[in-house]
Amino acid sequence: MALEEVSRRGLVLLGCGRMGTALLKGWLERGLAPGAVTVLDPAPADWLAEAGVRVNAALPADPAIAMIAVKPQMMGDALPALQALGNGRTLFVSIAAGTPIAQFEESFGSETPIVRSMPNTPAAIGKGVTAMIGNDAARAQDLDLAEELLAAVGSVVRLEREDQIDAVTGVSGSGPAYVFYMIECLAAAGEAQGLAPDLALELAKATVEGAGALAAGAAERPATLRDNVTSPNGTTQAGLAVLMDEGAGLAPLIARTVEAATARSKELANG
Ligand SMILES: NC(=O)c1ccc[n+]([C@@H]2O[C@H](COP(=O)([O-])OP(=O)(O)OC[C@H]3O[C@@H](n4cnc5c(N)ncnc54)[C@H](O)[C@@H]3O)[C@@H](O)[C@H]2O)c1
Ligand code: PRO
Repeated sequence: MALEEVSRRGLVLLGCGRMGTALLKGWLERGLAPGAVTVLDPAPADWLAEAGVRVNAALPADPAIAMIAVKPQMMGDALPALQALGNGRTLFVSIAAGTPIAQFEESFGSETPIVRSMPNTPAAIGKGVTAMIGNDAARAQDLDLAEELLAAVGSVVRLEREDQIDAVTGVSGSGPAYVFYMIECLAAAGEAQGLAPDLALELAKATVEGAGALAAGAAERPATLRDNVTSPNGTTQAGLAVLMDEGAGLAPLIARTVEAATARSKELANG
């Protein structure tokens, strides 16, 4: 329904880099009309025009959505391009890390409905997860529209407070990179144990995919699923003894990883 409304009224995408591309590809594959999309980006990819997307063209008069997908550091230069859409019916949706709603209200006025969100790149294959929160001007139907649009490419959670988004960024916004690194490490470790590189990578990718799908679909908690793999005095127990070491295992490492990403999100917000 959201993609129909957006196909009718239009969507402006400010910045179409890695994350903008992931979202846009997900929406186009799910039925968003390419001609309804206007991308503003000084370095647009060739596939956009080839797919029928309007690139660096005049803004539509009354688009449903103005999506902000530039880096936080580019915000000052980029936002004026959307000025004409402020204080109207257009819903602004930002996916930028570390850019507070207040900064968008300064640019577009506090009467402008604004949703701040944090998606992640698996949105490109419809398996993203996005957390979102609106400003005071965002009405129930604005929040519903943003949620439906983001839900077209994965699951959506609504936050109670804007400051929760820093930790969300540390967990799920950045999280795919941690998992990709886990795959790299698992494959390299397999190679170190004598497997050919291609075989080690295939096993590592399939294992993360399968375990992720199992964890997502199972009624049991991940700890129970872990127990199901672990035979007493078997191979998994030997491996987990290293991974779950209190001082040097994964838990303190992941805690520091998420803490650093969360802290960086807060830092970005403070300029
Ligand atoms: N990549 C991710 O996994 C991810 C996840 C969640 C949120 N985000 C957020 O998405 C935003 C974009 O990140 P990214 O990884 O896609 O970055 P990116 O560098 O890949 O893309 C940014 C795009 O903005 C364009 N751009 C630069 N100046 C511009 C301007 N003045 N007007 C319009 N476009 C301009 C660039 O040409 C580029 O295509 C960031 O704010 C980031 O915090 C990224
Ligand atoms: N990528 C962005 C960054 O690294 C935000 C979350 C994922 O800053």
